[in-house]
Amino acid sequence: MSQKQRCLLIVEDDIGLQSQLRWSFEDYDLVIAGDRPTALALLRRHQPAVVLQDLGLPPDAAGTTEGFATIAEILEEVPHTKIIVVTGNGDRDNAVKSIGSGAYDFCFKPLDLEVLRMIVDRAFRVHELEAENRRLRSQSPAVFEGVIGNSTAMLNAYRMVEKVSPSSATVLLLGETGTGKELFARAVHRLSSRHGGPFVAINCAAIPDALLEAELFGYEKGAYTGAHKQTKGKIELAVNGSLLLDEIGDMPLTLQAKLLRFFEERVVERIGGRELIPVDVRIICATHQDLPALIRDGRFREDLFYRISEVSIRLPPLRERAGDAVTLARHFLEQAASRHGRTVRGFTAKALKAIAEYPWPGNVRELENTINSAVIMADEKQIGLEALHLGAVDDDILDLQKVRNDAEKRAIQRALTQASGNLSRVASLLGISRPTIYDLLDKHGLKRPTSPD
Ligand SMILES: Nc1ncnc2c1ncn2[C@@H]1O[C@H](COP(=O)(O)OP(=O)(O)OP(=O)(O)O)[C@@H](O)[C@H]1O
Repeated sequence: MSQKQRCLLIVEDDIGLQSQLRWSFEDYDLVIAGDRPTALALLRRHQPAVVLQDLGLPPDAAGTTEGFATIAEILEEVPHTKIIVVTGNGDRDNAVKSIGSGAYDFCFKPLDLEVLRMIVDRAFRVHELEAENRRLRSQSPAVFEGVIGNSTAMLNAYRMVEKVSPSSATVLLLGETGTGKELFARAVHRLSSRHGGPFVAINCAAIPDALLEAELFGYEKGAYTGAHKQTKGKIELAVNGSLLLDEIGDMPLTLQAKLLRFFEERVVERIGGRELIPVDVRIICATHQDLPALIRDGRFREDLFYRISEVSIRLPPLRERAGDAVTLARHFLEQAASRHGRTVRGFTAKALKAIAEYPWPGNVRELENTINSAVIMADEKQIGLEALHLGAVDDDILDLQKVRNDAEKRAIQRALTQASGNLSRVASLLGISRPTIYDLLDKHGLKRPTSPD
């Protein structure tokens, strides 16, 4: 979207500041108000995505009551509006209070216009992303049911699913364990013309090789010991619907050949049967494995790979979905609290920081389990860092600066010992100059050796 299409409302009573801002944001579609009633009238008429608002507005230009009332009314009228509050230099209390009242960000006077332009630009981008997400959800409310996440990576995945689902293409969902492949497979099914038919899933890794063929293709009565009655396989059960072949990378080679035949001829032959039964099924495959690597190792058929990957959608791991871990954690907390009848209200700031920074190797499933057990075990109203049991992650490790400093200090101490206090040798061991050594010794409060060289 070009700046000219981006409507920015400035609420500022100071005429001098008004013209400074008008000049700075002339490339935007700008509307300016000097007080609350005008601001609200312009809000209704222009629906600006972003509002830049002074806290001191008439009739309380020296206070903040009018400013806070304006924030409240704007958000009541159009809740998605991003309000950036402008407040007096160092007035941290009101800045924090305005965020608590729902403002998006704040900046202090005197204004650094370059920084302000960045904040405004980011507010527009966040607003646009959120609007896009709402659009996707409102168009198809049930399609992405249960799928949480507003990160750009997830929005891309939603778009791919939207595009590919109505076609009959075979979709391959790739992603680490717990990234939501099954949820997305269900979304593909719901968005397709087959949504009235069944959605059937089979996990190829969870069923012993010997049974997998029978599970997939079915068997006739008496086909083998224990085959007491004719039984349809999952492929037949999914007729007129979709079949998810989960963990397709774990399918044995012999069965891969039979599956390939199914793809080519679209018929199934039950074990022990003579009849070729035509079936109309859309296949969706999923795996956490690197299929090209399996092909190189001779463990996956290349021809089958091309059949199943007409369209591949990669679901990003949680660590690549900026902001999603916290959103999901809040969602799972609410869900678990209501399921277990607990009155847990939220997370402490440290817990939220840890959730955002932990790499979540088990992805959403691991996060869901972690929050679930924290809610069940919680004694407090808020879930703290300790309740999450995130192993190696503690507060210190989350502070990258501290980690770097500690590592630097340890390296200098080791070099000092190795070089017996000879600073020229210390410098050469660490690959830095002698003056830098002096700076680092002072920085870390280390004593300078008494006989330096
Ligand atoms: N984006 C999401 N929003 C909400 N819940 C999610 C999301 N992604 C995954 N989940 C939840 O996480 C759990 C794991 O998801 P799912 O089974 O779809 O993952 P998967 O990638 O198929 O995992 P695996 O490869 O281990 O089978 C489920 O309980 C699912 O509901």
